[in-house]
Amino acid sequence: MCPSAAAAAANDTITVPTTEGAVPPEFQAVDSSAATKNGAAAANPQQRNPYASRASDFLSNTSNWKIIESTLREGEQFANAFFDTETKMKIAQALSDFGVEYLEITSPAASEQSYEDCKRICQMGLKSKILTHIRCHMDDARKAVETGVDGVDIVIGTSSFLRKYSHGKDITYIIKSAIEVIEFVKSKGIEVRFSSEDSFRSDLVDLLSIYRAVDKVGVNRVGIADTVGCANPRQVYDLVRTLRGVVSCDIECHFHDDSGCAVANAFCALEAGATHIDTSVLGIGERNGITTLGGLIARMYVVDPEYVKGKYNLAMLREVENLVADAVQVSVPFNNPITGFCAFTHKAGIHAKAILANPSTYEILKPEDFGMSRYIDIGSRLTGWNAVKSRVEQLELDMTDEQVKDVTMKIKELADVRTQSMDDVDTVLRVYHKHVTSGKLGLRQPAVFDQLLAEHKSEAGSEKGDDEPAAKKAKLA
Ligand SMILES: CC(=O)SCCNC(=O)CCNC(=O)[C@H](O)C(C)(C)COP(=O)(O)OP(=O)(O)OC[C@H]1O[C@@H](n2cnc3c(N)ncnc32)[C@H](O)[C@@H]1OP(=O)(O)O
Ligand SMILES: O=C(O)CCC(=O)C(=O)O
Ligand SMILES: [Zn+2]
Repeated sequence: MCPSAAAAAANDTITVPTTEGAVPPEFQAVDSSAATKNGAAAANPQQRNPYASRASDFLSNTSNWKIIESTLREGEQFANAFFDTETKMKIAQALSDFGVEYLEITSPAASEQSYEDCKRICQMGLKSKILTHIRCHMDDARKAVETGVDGVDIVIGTSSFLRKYSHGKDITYIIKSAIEVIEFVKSKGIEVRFSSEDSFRSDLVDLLSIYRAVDKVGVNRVGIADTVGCANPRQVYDLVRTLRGVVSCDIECHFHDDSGCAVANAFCALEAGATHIDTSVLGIGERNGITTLGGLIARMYVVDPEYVKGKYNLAMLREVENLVADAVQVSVPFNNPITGFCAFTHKAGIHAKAILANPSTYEILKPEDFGMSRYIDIGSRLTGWNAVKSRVEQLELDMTDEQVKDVTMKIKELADVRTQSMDDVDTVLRVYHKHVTSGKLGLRQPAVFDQLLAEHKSEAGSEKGDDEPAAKKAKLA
């Protein structure tokens, strides 16, 4: 967290207890079969979570999916990434403890150390299954199976771009070599996935012929990859739904974020029947990366909070992100879903009032489910008397609503010049309260209050000396 962000979270905000439900009862997911049986859903449509899949979405897997966590493969392709063995092991351990079902590791064909690291991670005894990612080539496959992985992810480009400029092979060759490599990996008794790189710029007939052929020889999963981040959610839905009708195996999807759709595309893929989604922590990967682990978790929590809470150790998300952020020397973005420093900070008066009454008004995620806290910022010109009243009550100052409204006007006036810290606001509240109670100050006397505040600051400053801000001392008084 950057220093100003940390200061904002620590000093300028009210921490509000996170006990009330972020999802009100009428939006809680219900067992749809039970609802249909007793007619409750029809009688009262608000009885179910509107973000859950509908009974008519018979393809949807939004409550039945797995993560293939590729920080240690796609993430190693991020411009800043260099993971030594120890760092890889720490990341692998943390992701496994978080609960991801699979970890995808860089190809052992990449380098001698990549080969050794892949072996080492396989020996860690992690809960997550270990996969490695290889070209559609027997040499790579032989190395992969030697490492002790639980499965091998095979990829080859199928678009005309990649067929022409990457490997130069035609569809017939691709199918033949895919079958050879798949059969070899299967003969070793481990999982095998076949994926078409650049799927969304590939010819649909080519794609379906390849997928049908590999499904026939018993591949565990086929993969669709939006390698250049060009696909939109509707295209994803259409392609996955079509593929669902063609293959009987699982469907994995991999989305790059070049045009900002990676999380939305992952969601639509699951709605259309995909079973596995590739993620990386903070989305790190080639160029600007792929579906973020945290973003996918946030999206899917909205759909089915109990399912997501049951599978993953959500309170660990921040630790996992900080670990990876440190390893690749980036900051967690301020607007990161769930863990961004302002993800649960409420500022505008209209929001603050409603949040204080019921957090669900402006929150779809419950911060406490992720080990996070909710904050209300009252030191800005956008604050309102209801938020200020909540702080007055926290400080146990006895004021009428009229007085709170009066002092709120003062806070706004000060915040028109600069944002007020929590200490600043507390000083204003305490000075106001002291003088209004003693009768020295009446309502709507800004000039008198300015003078009383200035006197207070100079007294506090001279008592304490110049090394501590007056507001801080006032708070301690
Ligand atoms: C979209 C993705 O992210 S796919 C995953 C990308 N991951 C990686 O590239 C892993 C790291 N890569 C590496 O370490 C190297 O590129 C290696 C070891 C894989 C290959 O290195 P080199 O043999 O030096 O080849 P180079 O990287 O220059 O070119 C790629 C070669 O693989 C071939 N190739 C590319 N994709 C595939 C594929 N999916 N299946 C089979 N062959 C492929 C190319 O035709 C080229 O072959 P060539 O040697 O006949 O020219
Ligand atoms: O193997 C896959 O499915 C994806 C490979 C990849 O990283 C990509 O195509 O962007
Ligand atoms: Zn990728």
